[in-house]
Amino acid sequence: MAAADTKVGLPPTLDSKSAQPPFLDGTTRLYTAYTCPYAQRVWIALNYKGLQDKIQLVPINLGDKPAWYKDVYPPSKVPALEHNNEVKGESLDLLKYLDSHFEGPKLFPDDPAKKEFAEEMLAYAGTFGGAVLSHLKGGPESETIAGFDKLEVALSKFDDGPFFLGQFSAVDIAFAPFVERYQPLLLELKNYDITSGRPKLGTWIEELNKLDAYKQSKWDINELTSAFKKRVLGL
Ligand SMILES: N[C@@H](CCC(=O)N[C@@H](CS)C(=O)NCC(=O)O)C(=O)O
Repeated sequence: MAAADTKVGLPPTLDSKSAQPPFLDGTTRLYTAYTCPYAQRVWIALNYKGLQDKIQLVPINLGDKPAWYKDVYPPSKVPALEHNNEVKGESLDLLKYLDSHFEGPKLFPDDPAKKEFAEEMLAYAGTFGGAVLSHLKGGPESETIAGFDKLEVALSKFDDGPFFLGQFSAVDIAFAPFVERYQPLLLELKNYDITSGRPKLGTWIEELNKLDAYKQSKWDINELTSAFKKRVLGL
């Protein structure tokens, strides 16, 4: 059975043999891949904002991409959002786009101090991912330690909730798909427990896992880590 069919109610993944869905016909579509952490960010956001009926998921098989996809979105990456006769990409930009163009609970705060911290953390998300990846690829453990220590400190900044800005926001969405994958990978490959000595991080993970918006976006973790080991680490 194809991976995409394992979650009831989700649209099947399209591959090189699949016909292109209608394009620029006024429907809003999120071109995605169920296993991609960047695409997962946007999926969490649309779930959180309650846009499941307003934005159609179009999952793409990245290993056997339909030829028409590069005409939809020339960088040929996921996620990409078709909306208002345009197709836009880049997960973090799409979080902002969704928040400003669609209804539903806000992903970005109005409070200036939180706004500023959100930008700082979003700018750090790529560096964080790169640091842990470098360790997983054989680099020093200090990179992973520094990265997760920074998250632990960041989680202490606002005390009106267990999330980075207190309440759930785009910052949690930016980090969650990566922490989800790195936690079991670091444990298995480096015998490194990211929550040991980091109580705030442990609580953050627990609280995330109580949110339907996040739970709906989670894929089989063994499938994710096997794919990561094969594709990224060559294991
Ligand atoms: N910076 C992009 C990264 C997106 C990205 O790299 N997506 C991967 C999948 S996880 C992709 O589509 N790669 C192209 C491919 O596999 O052909 C974002 O944040 O959206």
